[in-house]
Amino acid sequence: MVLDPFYPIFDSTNWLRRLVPLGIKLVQLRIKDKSEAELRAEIRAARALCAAHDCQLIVNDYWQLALEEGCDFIHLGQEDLDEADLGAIRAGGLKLGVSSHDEAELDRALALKPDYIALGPIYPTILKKMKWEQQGLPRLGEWKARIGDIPLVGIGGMSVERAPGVFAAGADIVSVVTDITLNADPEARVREWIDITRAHVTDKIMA
Ligand SMILES: Cc1ncc(COP(=O)(O)OP(=O)(O)O)c(N)n1
Ligand SMILES: Cc1nc(C(=O)O)sc1CCOP(=O)(O)O
Ligand SMILES: [Mg+2]
Repeated sequence: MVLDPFYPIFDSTNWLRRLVPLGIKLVQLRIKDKSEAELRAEIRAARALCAAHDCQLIVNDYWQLALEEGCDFIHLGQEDLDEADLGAIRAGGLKLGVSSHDEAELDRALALKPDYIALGPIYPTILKKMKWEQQGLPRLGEWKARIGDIPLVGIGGMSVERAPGVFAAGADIVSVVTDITLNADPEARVREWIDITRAHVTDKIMA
């Protein structure tokens, strides 16, 4: 399975309704602080919407709800892994993306044979408080050398302008939040992201 190089993250299905139809092919639903009933409704709606638009949905954190709602891909961070039943996740056929921020976390992620590994924050992020300093671009090259064919996601402080350098440094996929959600024109920004990431795919094929 080849994952699209543009991987936006949104905190509601309303965002997905607005932006997925523009041509997003890989998206994460990352919701915090909602009731189980609300989460379930969001995940259910997001699944239907993504199916209608041939977009791969990745559910953050809530692997049990993802399984129950018939989703097929989740993202878990290192703290989520402490609590997760990986046997049940695998038995349920869920594909898995895992966060990493240092070598020990990378080793742990690799042992799980995940479907992608994320490294962040590459640049400073304003989305959430993190204990990690910015990793910088060279770290992406180090990670790519370690993980080989597993897709590498760069996340944290991403922008359209930074994306080419992030790919050149070793990322296969760029994941982004506030460059879109805080933009004055999120639709136009998504179109710019799609253009720049499609150009990257074309360049790769021609190389
Ligand atoms: C693509 C991607 N990379 C990293 C994260 C962060 O996951 P995590 O560390 O579990 O933190 P939360 O996002 O759950 O706050 C991610 N969600 N997606
Ligand atoms: C959710 C998340 N995880 C990160 C990590 O490094 O694991 S950075 C991040 C936030 C990304 O948001 P923005 O594109 O607005 O910086
Ligand atoms: Mg998490």
